[in-house]
Amino acid sequence: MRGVWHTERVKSAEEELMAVVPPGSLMRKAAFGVATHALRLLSGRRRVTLLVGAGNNGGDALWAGYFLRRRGVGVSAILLNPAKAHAEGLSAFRRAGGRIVDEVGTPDLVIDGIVGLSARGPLRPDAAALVESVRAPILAVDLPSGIDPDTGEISGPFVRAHTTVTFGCLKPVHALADCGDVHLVDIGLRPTDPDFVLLDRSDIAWPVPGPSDDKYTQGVTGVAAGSATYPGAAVLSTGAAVLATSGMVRYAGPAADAIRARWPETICTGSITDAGRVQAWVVGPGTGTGSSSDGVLRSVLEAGVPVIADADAITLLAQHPTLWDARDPDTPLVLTPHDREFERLAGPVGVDRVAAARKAAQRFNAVVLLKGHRTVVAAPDGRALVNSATSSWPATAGSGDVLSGIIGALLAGGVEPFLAAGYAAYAHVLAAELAADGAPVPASGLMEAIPAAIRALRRS
Ligand SMILES: NC(=O)C1=CN([C@@H]2O[C@H](COP(=O)(O)OP(=O)(O)OC[C@H]3O[C@@H](n4cnc5c(N)ncnc54)[C@H](OP(=O)(O)O)[C@@H]3O)[C@@H](O)[C@H]2O)[C@@H](O)CC1
Ligand SMILES: Nc1ncnc2c1ncn2[C@@H]1O[C@H](COP(=O)(O)OP(=O)(O)O)[C@@H](O)[C@H]1O
Ligand SMILES: [K+]
Repeated sequence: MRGVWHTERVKSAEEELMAVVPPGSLMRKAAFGVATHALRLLSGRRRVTLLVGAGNNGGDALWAGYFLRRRGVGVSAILLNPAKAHAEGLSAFRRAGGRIVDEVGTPDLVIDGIVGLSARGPLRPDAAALVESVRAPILAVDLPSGIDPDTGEISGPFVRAHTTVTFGCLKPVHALADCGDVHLVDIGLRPTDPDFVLLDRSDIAWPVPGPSDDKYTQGVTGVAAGSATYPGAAVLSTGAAVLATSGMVRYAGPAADAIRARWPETICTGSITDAGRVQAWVVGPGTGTGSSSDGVLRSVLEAGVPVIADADAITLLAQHPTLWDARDPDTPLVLTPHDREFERLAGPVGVDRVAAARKAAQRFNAVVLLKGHRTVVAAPDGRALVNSATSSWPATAGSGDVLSGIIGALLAGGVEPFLAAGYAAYAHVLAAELAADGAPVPASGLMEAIPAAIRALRRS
């Protein structure tokens, strides 16, 4: 699990560290890391241009230019604001034979030191024009200029980084926006209590049956999904649950025939009142928002077991707030909206997806999984994680139905709801990667790759 810290917290951690280390030493460590990665990217080529802004980010770039000069690299620098350029960095750069120029030229590598942690708003016009004139690969210092450090928002021209070299710890931009390959340089910073986390493969503890387990003890997943119009959503959600657990899956609803035909191992009933006991319910995919769906959602919320409410169930909760009354507040609830569903429930997502999910989690006393290329999971106790897709192939119809089934299986298996949502998001991305393998894949293909994804997770 890797931690991510907001810039204000990074700055105060840096200030504490700066008070106890020799002046300038942090910047030189950071810049040495930048130069090391630049040399690796150059692999023998020898022309670098620095884009130097008015703050310490520009200072890092100038010191990196100094180290590169000492390794015989030809380094030029464009100073966006010569009067405010980092004085010591600039004099070291000049001493080492660095040149000040007006145009990017045709270097082998550009180092972006325009703005870092203190960037505010879109790039100013001179910086924006400079960024747009670059044709060479870019190594971003700390973060790609033009992307908001705390939210990943892009509101104008920005640096498309091949590589980002950052210092001390990850900041939100590294989890929420494309920064290319991100490398972390140790400058001695040791912040604690991250603002949110990123899961690694090795963090994921998928439930595994033991010798004394049977089909019931592993947790039975109930799926209340689908309708005459959308039986496919039920097939995908139920199938995902079947493939994500070796326990039992029950299906209750109008798509029972379609489920029996595709998933003979499922115990099917026409309604949830006839379904046997389950340890978690999945509700919502393809149910529609009519009065019968309303009744199903009410029954599921009253059942006293963890619920994952997706798709139409979220719309129903937004349209009929009295449905919340059916819920025992101590019973875990996971909500899995995409942006439009989120807006119905809690208002516009806005630019800070982590803050939006966190606020909604507290408001609804539920785990909120906000879907997207970068999925955010937030718990009512304030925990949050971000899970990035490795491609956009999962952006396909029915893909969210598959996710709901995986979450249901993990909840039934006793995984704590915040982690159930996080593990499921991770496995979903991995299944999509394995199934797509560079070409479009339908949601049913993604679903079929769930066992391969779990196998890969368990091998790591
Ligand atoms: N602290 C440490 O120990 C260490 C810090 N380190 C490094 O310091 C970096 C942080 O440096 P920082 O705080 O000096 O600010 P930084 O991000 O360079 O930008 C400020 C300047 O940018 C300008 N500016 C702002 N917005 C803008 C925009 N939209 N478009 C254009 N310009 C804009 C703004 O201009 P002004 O308003 O003053 O004219 C201001 O002058 C950090 O990311 C890391 O690289 C490392 O060396 C490790 C040790
Ligand atoms: N651009 C994207 N890149 C990667 N994954 C995406 C992207 N857009 C959406 N997803 C993922 O695809 C799924 C879509 O879910 P959803 O919108 O509910 O679709 P559906 O209702 O068709 O099942 C979610 O898991 C979401 O995180
Ligand atoms: K930068």
